[in-house]
Formats: sequence, structure tokens, C-alpha cells
Amino acid sequence: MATHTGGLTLEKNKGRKESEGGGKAVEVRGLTRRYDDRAVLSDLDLSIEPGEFVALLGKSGSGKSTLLRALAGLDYDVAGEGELVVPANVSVVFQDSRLLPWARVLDNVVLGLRGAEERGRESLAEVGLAGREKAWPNELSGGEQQRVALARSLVREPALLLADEPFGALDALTRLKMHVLLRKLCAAHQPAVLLVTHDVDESIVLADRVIVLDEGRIVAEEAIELAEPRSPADPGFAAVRTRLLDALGVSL
Ligand SMILES: Nc1ncnc2c1ncn2[C@@H]1O[C@H](COP(=O)(O)OP(=O)(O)OP(=O)(O)O)[C@@H](O)[C@H]1O
Repeated sequence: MATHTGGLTLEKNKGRKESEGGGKAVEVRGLTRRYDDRAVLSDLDLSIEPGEFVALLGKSGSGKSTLLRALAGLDYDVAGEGELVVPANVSVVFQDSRLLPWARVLDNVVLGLRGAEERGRESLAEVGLAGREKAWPNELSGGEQQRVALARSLVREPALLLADEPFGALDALTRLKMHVLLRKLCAAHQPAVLLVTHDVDESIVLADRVIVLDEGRIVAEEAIELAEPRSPADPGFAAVRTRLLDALGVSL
């Protein structure tokens, strides 16, 4: 649906198509997005393989969330061009869990899914919350609420998981535990993942590939091929970190 404001043509989810299976999990071609004539994504190309984990780093305002919203089908207030092909089944996790406060934990997980209670219980067990099905969201810690958000995403077996700083509000120790959990969940479910993060070490620990965005363009890309378990103590880890920080304009 197109609307007109101030001479710009705004079109909901312009150029976004659902793939018919097979091929890449994500294919972005020539994606440009503008707010008030200012391009925040410029002619961006990106593809993600099925099951591939891609982390997206970039300074504040570099366009990370704009890209994620475009992939999620949530950019209805922005002008632009380009083509995006994404799977039909996409789940999104945000920095805040966005649980419904009036629904119990299990109901949050299976909301909108028919006959999925057993799968919902299994998902909660997978994220370490067996026995908490009947709790209310406000009875859980921030980390536990994010676990529920992950269970709610994964119970839908998404072909693409989009995560916008999902651990950004958690303390350092909880964040490390969530890294271990997310790696385990991704190994089990194999979604393609695009994770937006400000945390360079988090990107290296989790991703198969790290991309750096600056002013709406990809300025660096690193395939992460480190020995497991990945450790910041590994000299290879430190070398990747230095290159990524350099791309982010931070010199040590
Ligand atoms: N609704 C909007 N109207 C106008 N400008 C916007 C709007 N949303 C985002 N922008 C601008 O687009 C640019 C990119 O924003 P975006 O949220 O994608 O950045 P980001 O890389 O995710 O930043 P952060 O790391 O701070 O979340 C910013 O300069 C922002 O001010």
C-alpha cells in the first residue's frame, strides 16, 4: 500500500518478498532506505545462507535496526528502493522481551499457535525454564524473560531469526550464559540468524560471519574460523577483534 507525504512515496515493506524455499535464507539487493531524503541504508547487498549465523556491528545510527526492520517486514514508515527476499517464517527477538504481562509464560510462548502446548513446554525446557510455565512475566528476571522470548521465537521453527541486541539489557554474567544457550539452540534448530549487537566479543563468539555497517554501507566483513570453544584468550580471536574495532573506527 502506498501513501504520499511531503513529496515522498512511502510504501509498506517495499520490495520485500517471501522466498519459496531452497536457495539463500536472505537475499538483499540494492537496498536503499531514506528518512526525509537522507539515506540511512545505501544500495546494500547481503545474502545469508540457510543455517548461517551473521552478526551485524555498527556505530549508533549506522542503520542496523533499519535493516533488521526491513527484513522483518516492519518498515512501513520509510521510503526506499531495492529488493529483499526472506523466508515466510521469520521470528524476531528484541532487546526487551515484549512478553504480554497478562499472559502466563506458556501462553506467551504459544500465543497464536493452535495445539502447540506440548511444543511450548519443550521449548521452555530447552531454554532452562521447565516448571515455570504458569509463572507471570513479572515474576521472572530480565534474563529469564529473554529466555521466554527465545522460546517463543523458536517454537515457531523459524527459517530466519532476527535479533536486535537481545542481550543488551542483561548483566555481563547473564549475557555469557545467554551466549552459550543461543549457540546450543541454533545448533539444534539451525535457523539462519541475523544478530544486531554493539558487543564485538559477542559477535565473534556467536557468529559464522561478522559484518560491519557504517552510514548504511557494509564496510567490513569477517568469516570467523576459530577453534571451539571460542575464547577471547585465543590470539586469533584478538586479531579478529582488532580488525573489527578498526572497521568501527576504534583504534586501541
Ligand atoms: N522513524 C525515523 N525517522 C527519521 N529518522 C529515523 C527514523 N528511524 C531511524 N532514523 C534514523 O536512521 C538512522 C539509522 O537508524 P537505526 O536505528 O537503523 O540505527 P542503528 O545502527 O540501529 O543505531 P543504534 O545502534 O543506536 O540502535 C539514524 O540516523 C536514525 O536517526
